[in-house]
Parts: sequence; C-alpha cells; structure tokens
Amino acid sequence: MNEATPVLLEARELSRLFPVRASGGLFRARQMQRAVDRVSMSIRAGEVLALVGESGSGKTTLGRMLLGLTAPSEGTILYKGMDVATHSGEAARSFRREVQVVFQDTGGSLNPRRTIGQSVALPLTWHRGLDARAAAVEVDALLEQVGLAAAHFRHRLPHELSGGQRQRVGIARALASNPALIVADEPVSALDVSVRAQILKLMFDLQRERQLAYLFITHDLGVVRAMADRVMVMHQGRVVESGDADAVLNAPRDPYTQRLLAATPVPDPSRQLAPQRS
Ligand SMILES: Nc1ncnc2c1ncn2[C@@H]1O[C@H](COP(=O)(O)OP(=O)(O)OP(=O)(O)O)[C@@H](O)[C@H]1O
Repeated sequence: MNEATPVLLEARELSRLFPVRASGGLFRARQMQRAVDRVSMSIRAGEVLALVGESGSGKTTLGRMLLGLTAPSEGTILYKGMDVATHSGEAARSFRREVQVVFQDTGGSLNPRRTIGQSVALPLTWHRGLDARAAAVEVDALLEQVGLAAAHFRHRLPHELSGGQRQRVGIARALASNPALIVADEPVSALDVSVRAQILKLMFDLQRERQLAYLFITHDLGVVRAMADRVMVMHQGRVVESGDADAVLNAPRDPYTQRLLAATPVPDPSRQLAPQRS
C-alpha cells in the first residue's frame, strides 16, 4: 500500500445533522446536532482503515453515509473519483456492487424467512446476473469459504444458526457481490468472546486473499493494532487524529486519543488473531 495505490472511496467535508432528541424522545424544535462534522477521509484499494471513538462519536453515521444508507447533510462522497450523489448507469451500479457492509446485528441483518442459501444467492442474481443454477454453485463455494459446510447450512433458516455462524453468512453475502470495500460496523462485538477471534481471523484472511479494503468500525483497540493499516479517531463528530495505526497507538498526539488509549489498554496478544501486517 502506498501513494500509488488508487483511492477507492473519498469523503470531502462530510456532515450529517440530526434533530436533537430531548429527554422523553421528543425533538427540540430547530435544535440540530452535527453527528458527523466536516469529515474528510479516503480509503485506498486493499487498505484496512480502522475507525475508532467512544459511543456516539459518529462512527456509524459516517459508515452509513459512505455506504449510501444515510444521506449526507453537507459534503461530497466520491467512489473511484465519481460523485455518488450524481453518478448513474454503470458507475452507480459498480458502487452498489463493490461497496458492501457487514453489520453488528447478525440476527437483524438476515431475513428470518429466507434460507441461508437464498440470502447469499440474492446478490449473485441482482448484482452479478447469475442464473439459478450458477448462483447455487457459487452459494456453496461462498459458504465453504466462510467456513460453513454448504450441504449442512444452505437450507437452514437464520434462527437455526449461532451468532458466529450467522455472521459468517453475513460475510458470505457481502462477498457475493465481489466487493472492493467492506464497511464492517462492530462486526464481532455482539458475539461471544470465544468466537470473536475466529470471525476476525476469517475476515482478515479474506481481506488478504481478495485484496479487500475494509473500513473497520470498532471499539477494540487490540483489533486495530492487530489488523489496521491506518486508524482514524472520531470525537463528537470530528476526526481528531488519523495516521498509521502503529504510530497513532504508540504515540497518540491528540489528547482525546491519549485518553481513549489510557482507558482501554491495547493487548498485544491480539496480534495472534491475524498475521502481522507488513
Ligand atoms: N437517526 C438518528 N436520529 C437522531 N439522532 C441520531 C440518529 N442516528 C444517530 N444519531 C445521533 O448521532 C450521534 C452519533 O451516533 P452514531 O451512532 O453515529 O455514533 P457511534 O460512534 O457509531 O456510536 P456507537 O459506537 O454507540 O454505535 C449520536 O448522538 C446519536 O444519538
């Protein structure tokens, strides 16, 4: 990864305002909060960018805007140099196909009435135009790639699976579109501690095999140290520090990053989750 690696996704001065919620859930008239406040950033092909910050700092809102799931209030998002607000045709299709998501909530992100095979097949038919027979072959290959025996899992429903197995399905579904970038929003924090390392290892093996870029939203600074090339620290909607992951974790410059690191020691054994990055 270097300056010559093409930029996939870029945000320029991106903001999102929400009405401020008063106690009791009612909105206070005209009072707006900048959940994301003029954030500029970019992700290169094959790069792992970790997005960290305490709860409410705007990480999910930024991730959702980059995915096209939440509309920005201000600013621009470029995918492969094209403005996603105005692109159309093949450029718009390639953005929808190549930028995928893995959610935290493994239960809610899969349709409970669709079999695992059907859920993974959908992007194959939508995005890649495969017919039913070709999609079935590819579904099996994807399930095996994420460590699920296809013959055993393809006809099951989500509720028959464990949280870790469901997250493997979520990853298979994201991979089905042949993505260039996956936005992973706390993908293991809802899982049992015992399966977190397995899912993280799977994600990072796939990242290396497929040269995927990840925007990895996490609270876990151990994961950042083990896996990220770069890290971006958010506080109250703004990016307060960003840079090479080792440099930021070893010598944070911003006082907020220093406090975050002091509050959550970074365990070195997490390096065993994935091969060390060069
Ligand atoms: N749909 C919404 N309507 C109103 N306010 C919202 C909405 N979504 C997010 N917010 C507010 O925007 C701020 C940022 O929230 P966001 O979920 O992006 O933070 P986060 O860093 O991802 O937090 P967490 O780690 O808890 O998920 C919060 O104050 C939140 O209450």
